[in-house]
Amino acid sequence: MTETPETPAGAEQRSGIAALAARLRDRDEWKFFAVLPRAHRGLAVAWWALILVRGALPALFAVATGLLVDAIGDGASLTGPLCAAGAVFVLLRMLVPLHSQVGVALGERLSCLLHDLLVETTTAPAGIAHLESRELADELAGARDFDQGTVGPPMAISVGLIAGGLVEAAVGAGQVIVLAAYTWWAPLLVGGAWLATHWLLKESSFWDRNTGEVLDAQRRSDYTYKLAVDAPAAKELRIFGLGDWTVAQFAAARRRLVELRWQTTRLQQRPLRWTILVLVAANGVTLWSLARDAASGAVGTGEVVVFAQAAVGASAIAFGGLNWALPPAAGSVAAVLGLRESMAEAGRLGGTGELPAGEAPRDGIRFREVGFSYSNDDRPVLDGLDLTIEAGTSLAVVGLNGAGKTTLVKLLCGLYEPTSGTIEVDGTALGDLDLASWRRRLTAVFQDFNRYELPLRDNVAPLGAPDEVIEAALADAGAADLADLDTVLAPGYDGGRDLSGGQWQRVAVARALCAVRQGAGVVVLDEPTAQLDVRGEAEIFDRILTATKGCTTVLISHRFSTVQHADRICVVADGRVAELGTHDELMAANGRYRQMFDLQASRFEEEADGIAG
Ligand SMILES: Nc1ncnc2c1ncn2[C@@H]1O[C@H](COP(=O)(O)OP(=O)(O)OP(=O)(O)O)[C@@H](O)[C@H]1O
Repeated sequence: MTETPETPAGAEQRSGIAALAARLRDRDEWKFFAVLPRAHRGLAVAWWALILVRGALPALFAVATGLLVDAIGDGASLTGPLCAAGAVFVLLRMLVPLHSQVGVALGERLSCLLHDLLVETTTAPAGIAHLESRELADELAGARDFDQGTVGPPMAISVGLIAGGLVEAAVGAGQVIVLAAYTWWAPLLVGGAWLATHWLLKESSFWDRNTGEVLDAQRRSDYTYKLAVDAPAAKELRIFGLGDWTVAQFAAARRRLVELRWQTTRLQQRPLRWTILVLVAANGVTLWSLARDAASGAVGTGEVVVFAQAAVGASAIAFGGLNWALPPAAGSVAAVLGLRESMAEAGRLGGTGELPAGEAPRDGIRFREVGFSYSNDDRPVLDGLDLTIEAGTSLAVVGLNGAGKTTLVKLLCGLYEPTSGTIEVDGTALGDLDLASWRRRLTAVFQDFNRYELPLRDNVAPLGAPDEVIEAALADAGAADLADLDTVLAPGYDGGRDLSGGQWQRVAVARALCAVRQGAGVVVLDEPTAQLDVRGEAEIFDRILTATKGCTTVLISHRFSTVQHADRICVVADGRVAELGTHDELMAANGRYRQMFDLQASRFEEEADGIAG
């Protein structure tokens, strides 16, 4: 069989259709309707079915009343038409609450699905840059509106409103079809006029919620709300008398949001005049024609009743609920789906390594000419940093605030990639290692460690460990008698309690030490004792050193009493290693380290004298 070659016109038509389909798929509305079955297939089918049935019923009701009028005129039995009209009427009323329940249930499931997708989206990337980008934070704030309802109704309500809008449209379409039985031009004229309102009033429903002004107002309102309700913020708000300020800021931001929406969504005068003109003309001509035909007897009384109802009922097609409800809901869905890609991209790490980390490092870790800038700030934080950390040794990193110490260990943890240079583990670039296996080798106590609202047991071993390992780790961290392992570390739970800053820090240290007991060989400690008292600091640091013996440890600390215990110390300044050596070597070198050490020692002595005196 020979294939007939496609004509250029045919190919053009096909590519035109493909482009149209692609444009349609790109529309937020399409994405909204496409995602409904993913939220719940059965409810989505019921939701659509009810839209169609409720849309058809008013047309059936018009026909039934027409039959009734005819039956009265003809003196025929009224039972059939009355039963039909009654049944349609009862259905019309009954389906409304049923549909609204289905809509709410579907909306809630859609909310759950969108939340799942958002949480997956934010946690999936290997890096963390996607959570620090301002643009993505804005998108995230916009996407979350399906739940927060800051600028539109929440999803459970939106789905009901959208259903209402679709039912209206279906009702209008049904009536237009009935009108076709009168004459061919009436449905075109009346249906066309009501459809035209969508075009004429289009601008009235358009609210671009993603403008800088809207997002700023939303960010400010979210922030001040958190300030008002978060317990940690409550202290300062009261001490500094910021309560009224917070209320005023919050109220102003919320009012601004309402204003912005109102300004852009109110009906505009000129299109409104045109709209009224078109509608009066189309309906006037149709009803006038119907009246004339009724007067001449060309159309019977029953038909007049049906067609007049149909002409009036066609108005349901008009611009209305759907135009107000669909864009924000569809925008949220599209934003959630869109974020998946943009966050994955921003949080992706270039290295696609698959080499298992095994027991690395056996030899050591090498920072080779490492340069780094954050994606939201061009200034280099690290600039040609060269550093070797021998396996099984401890290295303390010191430097002024903002010198790049935390950045250095974040790079080591593979949370970002160097902008230039490489980090090597036993001679293999970190990017070539399988990141998950490298992270299993690592453990860390960050300055802003997490305080999980979970039992103590899970705070120490979030992924689980035998109780004796957890207890040993707690003992290593000097927190043996802190609480029962089942105690939830948050006051809002049954039997739950909060801890002091220093106690929390011991829990965070225990978490890292528990990981060491489970096989982690690289330990990052970023100010692990910052919140401990002097006695606690000395004691815990000895314990940490014992517990991490044999590990490769990187310790960041501003406390020189702690730092001097490390095998080697490096001073980071201007994005590079400015000094490197043991405590004694650096003291002898009489450089920056010595300056900082002496300054702290003299302060300490002054304080000690003050206390003694
Ligand atoms: N996520 C980020 N996005 C943009 N810039 C950042 C980010 N984190 C840190 N920086 C900037 O990078 C520089 C180094 O920060 P880093 O936290 O590494 O310093 P540090 O030496 O650990 O400081 P400190 O002693 O105060 O903890 C600072 O100027 C800081 O403002």
